[in-house]
Amino acid sequence: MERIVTGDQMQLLDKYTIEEMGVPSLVLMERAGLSVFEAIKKEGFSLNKILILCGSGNNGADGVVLARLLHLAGYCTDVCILGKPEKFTKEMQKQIDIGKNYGISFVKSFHISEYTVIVDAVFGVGLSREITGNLKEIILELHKFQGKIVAVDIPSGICSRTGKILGCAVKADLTVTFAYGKTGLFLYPGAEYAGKVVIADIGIYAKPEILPKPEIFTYTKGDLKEIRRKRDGNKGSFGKILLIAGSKDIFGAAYLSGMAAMKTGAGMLKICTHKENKVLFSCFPEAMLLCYEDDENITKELSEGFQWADVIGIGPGIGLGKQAESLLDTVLSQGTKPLVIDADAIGMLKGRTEQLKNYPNEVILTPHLGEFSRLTDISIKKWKENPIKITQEIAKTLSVVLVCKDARTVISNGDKNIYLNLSGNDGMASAGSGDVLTGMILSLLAQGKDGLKAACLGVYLHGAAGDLAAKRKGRAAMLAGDLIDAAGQILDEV
Ligand SMILES: NC(=O)C1=CN([C@@H]2O[C@H](COP(=O)(O)OP(=O)(O)OC[C@H]3O[C@@H](n4cnc5c(N)ncnc54)[C@H](O)[C@@H]3O)[C@@H](O)[C@H]2O)[C@@H](O)CC1
Ligand SMILES: Nc1ncnc2c1ncn2[C@@H]1O[C@H](COP(=O)(O)OP(=O)(O)O)[C@@H](O)[C@H]1O
Ligand SMILES: [K+]
Repeated sequence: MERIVTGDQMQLLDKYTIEEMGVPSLVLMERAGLSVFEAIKKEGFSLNKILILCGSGNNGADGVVLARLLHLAGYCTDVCILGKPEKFTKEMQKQIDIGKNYGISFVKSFHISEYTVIVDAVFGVGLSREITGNLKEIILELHKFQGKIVAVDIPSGICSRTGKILGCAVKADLTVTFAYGKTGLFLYPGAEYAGKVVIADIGIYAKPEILPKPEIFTYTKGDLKEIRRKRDGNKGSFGKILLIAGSKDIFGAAYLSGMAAMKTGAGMLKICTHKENKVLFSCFPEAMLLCYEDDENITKELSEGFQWADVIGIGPGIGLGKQAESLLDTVLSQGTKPLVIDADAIGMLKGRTEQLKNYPNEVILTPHLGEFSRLTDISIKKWKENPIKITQEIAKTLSVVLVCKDARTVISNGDKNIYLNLSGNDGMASAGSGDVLTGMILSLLAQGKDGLKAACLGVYLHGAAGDLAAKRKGRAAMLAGDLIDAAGQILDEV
């Protein structure tokens, strides 16, 4: 598990390290400059001539440290200070004085074509408004640069909280960020502007209790070790899933969800679907079936299913008709087991939020942003301006684990910890991916994880499977079904 912070949180962590732990600001800065120096060398960029653009704040001061280190190591380096002297922080003034003592080259103007690497140390997490005027022109000119661009902490112009572009932004090949990844480096469009992100330890420390809430975290491959199979387990110990999915003309969603659940380790699966799909399940004999006919009332059979199952899933491909509504009502009124609600079932939740809140067990909702927007009347644009906070607030209001699916999926149970997912790629933006995710989350729930854990691990695994499938098949050609086999391989590897 790794922590991610907003720029505001980072500034508090810097302050705590300096004021409470007693590490001088200049020491942190020296480590910051050194870590960028090392990252640039490691990347193997051509370092014939380097230009460092500095603002007047401490991001600029990091840039001057870097210039000194490069100069001392014998690299031809120019520094151009774009910020006004009257705005220099005391650290920036100090670094300029030190730099002058070491004889580094300060230039007043430059031609970008003379350089092989340009370092952006104009603004860091202190950027507080849109970039305009002369600075904007310079940043836009950098878009034409043919060499490599390295951003210090965050590309100038990217909002460190939302990833939004404030006026204009530097497009970096490499961003060396300090202490923790910043949300703005991972949310789009910031993620595209940051290029490769390297996180450098510079000695930031704060007692956990002073960390401003909500805390944001993400998973990496090692976290999948939590999905461990019991050596002496039997099919009962890996959980029983009742999945209500598919409808008269829709078979694929039920198949993909069910297959994803079984192939990520669930013990038993019963699929409740329309009778017409029965023949199609002949290629999936591992699944048991509970079939209904048009307008048939299967409340009794479903109740028995609720008794049998450890977890319940409803939604993929069930449609929006009367029968689908009645299935959802039966689940909400008679189900007692942990429940995953997806796709069409989310579309029918609008008048049923009280029932949702009263459900006697954990509920996980997995809307994509369109479904989220229709359910909450919050526009996608508004969500994107504050995805962390809005996801947390709605999760709390609805008393659910809310999985807002996007290129960067955000998950919250309304509590202080928010999950931001970094695995996955645009190859997953194709029909059926969401159905696969539902199956994976159900599987992890059935294997005993709580709602938040199952959602976060499931989303991480789903994205990691997407990354492996993209490597095997290519992002354009991969299909939702490819995620299922890839996930199996990933689980086996960890
Ligand atoms: N001692 C510290 O606090 C440390 C700071 N570090 C570096 O310092 C950065 C943060 O430094 P600062 O807080 O000084 O902030 P920045 O250097 O990011 O920029 C702040 C300055 O830019 C001005 N500004 C903001 N938006 C502007 C706009 N649109 N147009 C023109 N001017 C604008 C502000 O008024 C302020 O003067 C971090 O990103 C990191 O690179 C690191 O060296 C670690 C230690
Ligand atoms: N650009 C992307 N990068 C990473 N993941 C993505 C991207 N686009 C879509 N996804 C993921 O793919 C899944 C799509 O789900 P959904 O929209 O419900 O698909 P469907 O309804 O077709 O099954 C989500 O888990 C989402 O996070
Ligand atoms: K920067």
